[in-house]
Amino acid sequence: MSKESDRLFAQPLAQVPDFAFNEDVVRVFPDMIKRSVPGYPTIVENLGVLAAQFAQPHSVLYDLGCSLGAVTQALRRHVRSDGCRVIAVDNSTAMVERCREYLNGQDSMFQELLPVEVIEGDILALEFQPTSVVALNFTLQFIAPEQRLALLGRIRQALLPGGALILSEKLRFNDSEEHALLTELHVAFKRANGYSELEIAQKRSAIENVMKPDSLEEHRERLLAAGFSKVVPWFQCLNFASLIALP
Ligand SMILES: C[S@@+](CC[C@H](N)C(=O)[O-])C[C@H]1O[C@@H](n2cnc3c(N)ncnc32)[C@H](O)[C@@H]1O
Ligand SMILES: O=C(O)C(=O)C[C@]1(C(=O)O)C=C[C@@H](O)C=C1
Repeated sequence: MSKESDRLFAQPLAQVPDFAFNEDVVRVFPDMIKRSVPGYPTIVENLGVLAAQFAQPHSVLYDLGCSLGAVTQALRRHVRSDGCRVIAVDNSTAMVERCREYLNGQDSMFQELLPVEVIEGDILALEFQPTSVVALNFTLQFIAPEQRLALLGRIRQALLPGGALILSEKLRFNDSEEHALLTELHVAFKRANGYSELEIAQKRSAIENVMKPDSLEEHRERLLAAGFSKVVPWFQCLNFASLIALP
């Protein structure tokens, strides 16, 4: 994985462009996401542990919005069910190219890894195969809000009995004091990870038009409306959380 550190927003920009998963972001992405998302390494590793509990033999596991394939690699470390394979999907050409390189590197170092197919495409246009595990790790927040319910409905329809969707997201909070406190604590987390006030402010304006977080209540209601029977939060660190949704 690239060790390059994230300095993308370190210099003052005359106009901050909307955030995009382009070549510049890809180069620094492992550093960016670890320094920006509290609990990210814990979420990714344990996503593998959870997936191993829900994976059904001879089924497909999806990593939707796979970026550089961190979740796919965790699935490969933990899932032991017979005959499973991973389909990893992302619509950023730069991400998909680098993801394939990393996974090929893993292939050449270890034997008996789950087979992986990396697809460059829009998850909104994906024809889902019957699946036992679907991971949406910080991806739904980048999907247009009006498209989210239909996507979750299609995932629910494809899920096999005994399977699960694992959904990780940045949260907003309906209570304004709670929202302000956790937002300020997230800024403190970024500061503690070496980001300057300028970097934090410019990144905030870069993502505000492209990333629209929901509240925990909105997620729960939407997942139930999509046909899931149970929603179980399993992790929260500041304003970032991960949920298990059962079919
Ligand atoms: C925050 S990153 C996900 C991080 C990754 N899952 C991980 O755990 O390291 C969001 C990813 O979703 C992808 N994405 C956003 N909208 C998408 C869409 N409609 N179809 C496919 N991928 C999408 C972006 O290109 C980006 O790589
Ligand atoms: O809220 C932020 O500041 C973030 O940087 C969050 C977030 C995310 O949750 O995906 C946004 C974009 C980058 O991909 C990395 C992290």
